[in-house]
Amino acid sequence: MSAIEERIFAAGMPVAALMEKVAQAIFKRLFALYPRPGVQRVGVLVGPGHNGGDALVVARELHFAGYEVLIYRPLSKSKELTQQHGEYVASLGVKFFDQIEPLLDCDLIVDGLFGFGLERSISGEIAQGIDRLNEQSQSVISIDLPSGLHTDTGAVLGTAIQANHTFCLGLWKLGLFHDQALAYVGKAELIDFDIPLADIQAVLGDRNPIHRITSTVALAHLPLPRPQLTHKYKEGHLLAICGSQRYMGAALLCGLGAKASGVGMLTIAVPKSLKPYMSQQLADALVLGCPETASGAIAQLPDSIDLSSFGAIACGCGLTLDAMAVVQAVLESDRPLILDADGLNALAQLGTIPTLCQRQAFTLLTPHPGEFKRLFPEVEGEAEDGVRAVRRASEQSGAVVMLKQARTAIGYPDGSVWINPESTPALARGGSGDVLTGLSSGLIAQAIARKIPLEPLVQTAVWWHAQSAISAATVRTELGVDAVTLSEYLLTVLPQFLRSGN
Ligand SMILES: NC(=O)C1=CN([C@@H]2O[C@H](COP(=O)(O)OP(=O)(O)OC[C@H]3O[C@@H](n4cnc5c(N)ncnc54)[C@H](O)[C@@H]3O)[C@@H](O)[C@H]2O)[C@@H](O)CC1
Ligand SMILES: [K+]
Repeated sequence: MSAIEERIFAAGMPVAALMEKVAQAIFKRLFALYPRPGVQRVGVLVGPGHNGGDALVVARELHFAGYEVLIYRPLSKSKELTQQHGEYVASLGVKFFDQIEPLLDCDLIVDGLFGFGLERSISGEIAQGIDRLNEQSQSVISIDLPSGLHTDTGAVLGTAIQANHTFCLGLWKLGLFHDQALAYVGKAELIDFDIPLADIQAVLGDRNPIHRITSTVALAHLPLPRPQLTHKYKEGHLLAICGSQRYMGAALLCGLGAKASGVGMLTIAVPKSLKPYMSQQLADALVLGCPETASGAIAQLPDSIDLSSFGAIACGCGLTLDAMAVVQAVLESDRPLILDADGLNALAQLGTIPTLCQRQAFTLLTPHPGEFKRLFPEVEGEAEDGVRAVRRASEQSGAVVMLKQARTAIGYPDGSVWINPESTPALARGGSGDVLTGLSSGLIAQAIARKIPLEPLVQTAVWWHAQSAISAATVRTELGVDAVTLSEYLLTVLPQFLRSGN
């Protein structure tokens, strides 16, 4: 962002003019969201840099619009432009304080303490002021990012403002999409200020590698509409290897996810004692009963099976590690493979990187953070930077790596990373991962049959899964989104987006 900004300034845009333009856009949005007289007193937090400068321009406009404005400016020294705006705002009679207390009972707080220039931990009186403010209940709007968050990693440097709303300026700051930032960001919104595309390209080049999964992106890759002239095998054939006597439900949930994907043909391989149960629950799937171990896991695939007859294979939901031999067999096959749960744990035991280096075909791994650590113990920094971690894991292994967390990130072997910005804690529930595995695998099987690229379907699956949960939660609350319900909402949510043209 600073490099892009430098180019804009070098081309002749005055710094003050850009600040004015940005801050006017912020003010407009604020004014629309928090009109008078519902909101009367606005506290504005002003830091020493240009984030503080933005805040002062907003303060000035709020003052002229008739709000009562109080300013907290803890540091008296500031950048020149910020200083000038401060002098003018003070000349209008707006009150400045170096303590937070007078602002605590304001109706609304605008946070312009620090933006992307925060370079060290916040400490001392400013940190105490932020903590006091976080105990209050009024709405807080952060300019660019909540003060205290690292712009790239979202790490909390000392302490940070807990905002209800973050107006991110110009381009999304990566830190806002990290799990550790979620408790601080609130609702994030981009404030556009016409950054020339040429400047973005000049700085980021073709490596512009981090993307957000939007509804437009996700829907563009759905294998819809179907051609008139088709048949079931042309719409994908998925083999899902899953389940054990211990984890019967996981197999069913994977099947329900696959079914919702619309895959033309679904074959489910389960331990033979589960076959009657699965056949009854999933009338439309072909259920294969496999020889089983004494513990009730799949011992091996049936001798009659020909793996090459399937478009893709999903393996892992509810398997247990006793099914190790099966995981090894599918890893050795030349079929596109989606591994989850114990499929991942088995892979970790076999040695992730050396095993995957033997594979030529597409592989998707769908770990949660615990499984991720077992798979890629050598990728450091996972805790504070999931984006970097999935990128490295994917580059090293050649697999597509979907790290399931509050904001799921997908790493691709070419170094690109896709983040799903919208999700819900309703998904923090046993079984939702099995549904996602089935859904992703079913979509991938269809893409293979259609000969369309597989990789984008992973984004589609993550988005679709999250949107179903959001939709289910609005009807049933976050407590009402069990995995079976989630699988049912997969199909009700889609028409809403398709109808609205996203
Ligand atoms: N991206 C853009 O193109 C634009 C950016 N603008 C704003 O400019 C901001 C960036 O401005 P700056 O680069 O001036 O940076 P900031 O406003 O984020 O703050 C940097 C200042 O804070 C001080 N500082 C850093 N860490 C500190 C700490 N822990 N304790 C005390 N002081 C600390 C630094 O010494 C420096 O003076 C953006 O976040 C945005 O709000 C807008 O004004 C205009 C357009
Ligand atoms: K801020």
